[in-house]
Amino acid sequence: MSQKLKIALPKGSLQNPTIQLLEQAGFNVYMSDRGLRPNSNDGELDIYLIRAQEIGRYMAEGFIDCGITGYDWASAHEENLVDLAELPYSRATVRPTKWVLVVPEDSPIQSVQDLEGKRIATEGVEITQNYLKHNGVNAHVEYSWGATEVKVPDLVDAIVDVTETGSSIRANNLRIVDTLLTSFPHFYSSKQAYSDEWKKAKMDRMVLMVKAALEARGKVGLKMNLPEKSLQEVIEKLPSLRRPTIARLAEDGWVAIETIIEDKVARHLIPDLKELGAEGIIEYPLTKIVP
Ligand SMILES: Nc1ncnc2c1ncn2[C@@H]1O[C@H](COP(=O)(O)OP(=O)(O)OP(=O)(O)O)[C@@H](O)[C@H]1O
Ligand SMILES: O=P(O)(O)OC[C@H]1O[C@H](OP(=O)(O)OP(=O)(O)O)[C@H](O)[C@@H]1O
Ligand SMILES: [Mg+2]
Repeated sequence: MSQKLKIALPKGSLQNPTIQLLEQAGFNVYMSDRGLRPNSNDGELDIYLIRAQEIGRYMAEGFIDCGITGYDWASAHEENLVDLAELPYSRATVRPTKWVLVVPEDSPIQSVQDLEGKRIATEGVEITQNYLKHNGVNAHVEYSWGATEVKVPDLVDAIVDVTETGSSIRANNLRIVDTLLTSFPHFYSSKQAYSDEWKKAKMDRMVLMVKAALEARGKVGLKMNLPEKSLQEVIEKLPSLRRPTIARLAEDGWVAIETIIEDKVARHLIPDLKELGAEGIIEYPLTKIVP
């Protein structure tokens, strides 16, 4: 019987961006309506959609071989996990998730010390309790089932919530007092699974492809032909991620250049290159970069 790798993907905020990333990496995950055991184009994967908060525990207990979930939730199980890679993607941006202490704009609370004896609501009770302990503050922490922003100031004095773009905080006229934790998703393995030669190799190859997909985001390839006399000036202009590849052309006095640039500089750079005499400039999309 062929071997299978049990992999958990996060159901919730990270679900769509995670499935998009896997697809870019070459692993197509086929979701069915409300189904939590998606199929994929890789018959060696056994996929489970599990809440991000629980993936760490099921890996630590050895029920799941590996998974992608937020550092914020998995770090509590660190000693039983192998952290294979930080994956810098988020729900809507490339910014990490932040767990922040938040109060209404006009609240008298200015620092963690002002929380002494106060009431705090959060989905991250343990994260909040650790933070208060670290700061030597005693406060009442209660679990929130969500829609946490609505609770200040009438139900509690402060909240600890997740923010990415900050739009929920602005929409509810709230103010950040402090950041407790920043978090990106990580690719974790259970220690048990990582000691299995086949599973380790499978995970390492998968991580390589997922990292390569992330590395390619926001970047494009650029190719052009150039009169050799402009070469030095063009090389100085190119914000190359690596040294550009330069090849001699059959026609005397001309070279071909190939390089990788950030896509956002292309619209400034390409007209500059044209002015320096470049011809046959081609910008092309990239889906993987393996450094
Ligand atoms: N707005 C967001 N942007 C980026 N990452 C987020 C965002 N909200 C949550 N995350 C990340 O997704 C994971 C799960 O977050 P969370 O515990 O808030 O559950 P959720 O999937 O958002 O579901 P719920 O609706 O219960 O809040 C965490 O690792 C968190 O860092
Ligand atoms: O800074 P932003 O980009 O606005 O993101 C932050 C929002 O995302 C999360 O909400 P979620 O969608 O998980 O709903 P929830 O309130 O039920 O947790 C979090 O609780 C904030 O409400
Ligand atoms: Mg949430």
